[in-house]
Amino acid sequence: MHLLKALSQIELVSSRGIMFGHMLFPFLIAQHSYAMLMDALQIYDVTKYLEDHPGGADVLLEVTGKDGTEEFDDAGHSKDAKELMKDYFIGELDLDETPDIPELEVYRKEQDMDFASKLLANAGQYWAIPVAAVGISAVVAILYARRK
Ligand code: HEM
Repeated sequence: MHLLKALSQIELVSSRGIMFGHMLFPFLIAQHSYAMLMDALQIYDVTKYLEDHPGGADVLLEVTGKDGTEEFDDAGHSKDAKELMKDYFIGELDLDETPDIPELEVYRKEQDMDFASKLLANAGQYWAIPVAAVGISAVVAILYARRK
C-alpha cells in the first residue's frame, strides 16, 4: 500500500515537470528534468546540477528515478557537497497524506492474476475466431446450396 501512496505522490511531483524514472514510473516522464530520491523519501531535482557536478553527469543520470543514497555515500562526499545538496532539494514523499489512485489498484489486480485465471480470461478470445469462421462458412454453404 505504501508503494501505491508513494507513486501517487510522485505523480504530483511529475505534474510540476519532473521526470521520475524511466524504469520504475514510465508514465511520469517529462523531458529535460531529472529527479532522484535519497533515504527513500527526499526528492532532489538535479537537472540544473548535471553539468556542474564534479563527479560528472553520468553518475547522476544513473540514479535519477531511483534512490541514490548508497551511490552518494559510496562516493564519499564532503561536508560541502552535503550542504550544496540542499539547493536541489524539492520535497519529501508524504506516505501518510497521499490519496490512493484507483487506476493503480486495477493495475495491481491484473498483476495478481495467476496463470490459470489469465488463461480462462483469454479463452473467450481464442474461441471467438474459429467459432465465427465456422458460423460464416455454414451460412455461405447454406446460401450456396439454396441457389443450386
Ligand atoms: C544533489 C546531489 C549531489 C551533489 C550536490 C553532489 C556534489 C558533489 C561534489 C561537491 C563533489 C566534489 C567532491 C566533494 O566535495 O565531495 C562530488 C563528487 C562526486 N560525486 Fe557527487 N553530488 C551529488 C550526487 C551524487 C550522486 C548521486 C553520485 C553517485 C551516483 C555522486 C558521485 C560523485 C562522485 C563519484 C564524485 C567524485 C568525483 C571525483 O572525485 O572524481 N554524486 N559530488
